[in-house]
Amino acid sequence: MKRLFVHATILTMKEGEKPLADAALAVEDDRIAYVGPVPSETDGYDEVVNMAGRAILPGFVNTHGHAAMSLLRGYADDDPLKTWLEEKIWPMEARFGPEQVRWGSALSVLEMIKGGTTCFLDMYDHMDQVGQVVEEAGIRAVLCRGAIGLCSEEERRAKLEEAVRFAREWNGAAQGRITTMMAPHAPYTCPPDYIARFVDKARELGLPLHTHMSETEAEVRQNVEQYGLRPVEHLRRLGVFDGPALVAHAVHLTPEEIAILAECGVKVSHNPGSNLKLGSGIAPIPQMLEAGIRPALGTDGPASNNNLDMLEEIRLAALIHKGVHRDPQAVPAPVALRMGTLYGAEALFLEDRIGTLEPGKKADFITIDLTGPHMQPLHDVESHLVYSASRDDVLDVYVDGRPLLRNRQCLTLDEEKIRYHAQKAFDAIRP
Ligand SMILES: CSC[C@H]1O[C@@H](n2cnc3c(O)ncnc32)[C@H](O)[C@@H]1O
Ligand SMILES: [Zn+2]
Repeated sequence: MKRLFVHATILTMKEGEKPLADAALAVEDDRIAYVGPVPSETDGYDEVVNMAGRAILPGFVNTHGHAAMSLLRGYADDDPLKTWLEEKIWPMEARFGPEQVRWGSALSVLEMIKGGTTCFLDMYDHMDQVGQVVEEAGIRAVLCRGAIGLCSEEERRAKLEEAVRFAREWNGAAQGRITTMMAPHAPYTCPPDYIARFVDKARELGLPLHTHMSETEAEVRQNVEQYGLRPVEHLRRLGVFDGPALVAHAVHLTPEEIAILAECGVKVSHNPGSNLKLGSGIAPIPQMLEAGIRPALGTDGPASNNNLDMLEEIRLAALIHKGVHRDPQAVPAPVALRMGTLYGAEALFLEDRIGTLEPGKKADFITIDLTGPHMQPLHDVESHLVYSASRDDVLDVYVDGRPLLRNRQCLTLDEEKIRYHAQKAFDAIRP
């Protein structure tokens, strides 16, 4: 299948490259074949689409979340992380079975597609259900069976075995759209020897590690009291940073810890919406950028955000650090956009495949309506996407060259069916 999109404003997201006006994007099967001026000859294409008044850019990459938690959206608000998890979320998650994970994840995947996300990371339980939703939806995903080690040794062993089985079986599934990671939940829920066992398995399987880290001040304090070390040094000594690793949150870091993360090449998923809502704090993103880290963005779960809107995370990332540092240049718009696209691809170790629009890469891209009044006058598309656009402006979503959303209509998932089953799945566990 050969498709040509013409007369678009194209943002390739390649470092230092400015938006291309009146440009064309050619797609052959699942890959990008051409980006540049509109060709004079358009014969030989199965479809030529006029994209005047639209931007084309790489799809957003959501680097941290728990999709099934959409069933708990609004169930527990306005609590700090520890209370939220221990008193509200974990008791409800104990009632979750495969049905809850299936329909909660389907609801989230639908929301993500409609908001322009083409790839997401998910850490949860019953992950076969999430894998099946990804297969059906046509989206790209990095999946990991998260493990909380606050249980018996027998249960810990079972969770680790399950994480290994899942990671082995699903890596490369859905025509390569799914990759996997190994995910001990956090240093405060996994004893050191348990994390070390995840590290060993990750190395054996050749997979990256993913974990929550330094999300709250209380968690850092607890780590020091329990192990005599702050989380960064604790995880470094356990070997987590000796291979590819992605940490979510990284809110409470010292300058020395930032230097360690930079030196070890650790990827960071910045989750501004979730961190604000749980009152966890604001990650030192400008300092990370200064140290050479390229932070990515994540929504975290829909119960702590409470949506999966990557344009909102991009905007938050561009705004909150300006306020905190009283510096309007703290996170400029082009950097915020790359945090939601290219840096996301890097954080998921997928930059060879996605993250920029260039020949040879997978055709994962979105189109955004530039004709709304809030997008006028069109001085600077990057500025408008970050500071003015909303997810309702996302018109089309393509993954592997396949349309998943066209003119805001999802082609792969049945919205009404998902809404019905998600409600039913929640009603079945309602306390
Ligand atoms: C073991 S599956 C994932 C586990 O993580 C929990 N979770 C959701 N949001 C957060 C967060 O912000 N910090 C730490 N843990 C979080 C989720 O409820 C699952 O139990
Ligand atoms: Zn999380």
